[in-house]
Amino acid sequence: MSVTSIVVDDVSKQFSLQYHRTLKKMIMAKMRRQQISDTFMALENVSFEVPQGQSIGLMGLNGSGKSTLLKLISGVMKPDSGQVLTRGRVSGLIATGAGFHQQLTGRENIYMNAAILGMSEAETNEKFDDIAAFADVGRFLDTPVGNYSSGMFARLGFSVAVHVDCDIFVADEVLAVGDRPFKRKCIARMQEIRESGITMFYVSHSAGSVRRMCDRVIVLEKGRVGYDGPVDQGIRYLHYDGSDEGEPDAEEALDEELASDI
Ligand SMILES: Nc1ncnc2c1ncn2[C@@H]1O[C@H](COP(=O)(O)OP(=O)(O)OP(=O)(O)O)[C@@H](O)[C@H]1O
Repeated sequence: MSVTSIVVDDVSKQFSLQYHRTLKKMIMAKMRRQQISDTFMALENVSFEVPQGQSIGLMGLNGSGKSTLLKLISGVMKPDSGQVLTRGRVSGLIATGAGFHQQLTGRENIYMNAAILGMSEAETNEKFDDIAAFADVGRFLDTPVGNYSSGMFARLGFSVAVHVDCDIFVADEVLAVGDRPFKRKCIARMQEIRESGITMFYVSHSAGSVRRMCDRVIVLEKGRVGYDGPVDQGIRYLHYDGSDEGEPDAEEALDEELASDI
């Protein structure tokens, strides 16, 4: 029998939207009896279970709640109601460069980021060369990351995340920033992660990489689960507005090509 890796049970998350940025504007609005804030449901009654080793593609339109759900699974945010249970160590990349310190060098940031992800100094020492080789930022390794390009920043973050021994790997749009050779390397590495029996929770807008890498698709729609099931049907489901039915669009074709030439 398979072991359950992630349980998301009737989870809701609400954010408040502040309409006024300063206290003065807020007081003025209150005096005029205008609304000063509003609440917004980013996730609403979301439930599903993931067996250990399954690879999920989390898809949906911008603002549908994907990143919020990922933050709940990785534990950086708590749900307002319901519960999220995870088994084992969670690693991954939530926002590229999150936890990086601008004034520290790439090398120093690798150590700091690895520590945040739960790696000991000895473990980081052991894996350092692999991490640096994967990030491949060359001589920039010993310069402050504040001077890195956004792609280099992403490479460093991804490189640390994929070298942590974990049971659940979460990744948010990792393939969006890197150049083509790096994307190729990321897909190959994520396939290794998948094959090693680690549960993968992967946010993506690209049908090609989800097809290539996932066993199941969950589609969020305005904070609710709109679809949960096989990959091909999930990708077809995403074309529900009818605007791009039929042939895959150019982006998807490119994406398929990228996924197939790994
Ligand atoms: N801290 C916050 N405070 C207020 N609103 C928030 C906060 N974080 C997210 N939101 C809102 O919650 C909604 C869901 O955001 P989320 O980032 O989870 O969407 P997403 O599906 O990952 O979108 P994208 O595809 O654009 O990355 C959005 O409308 C966003 O503006």
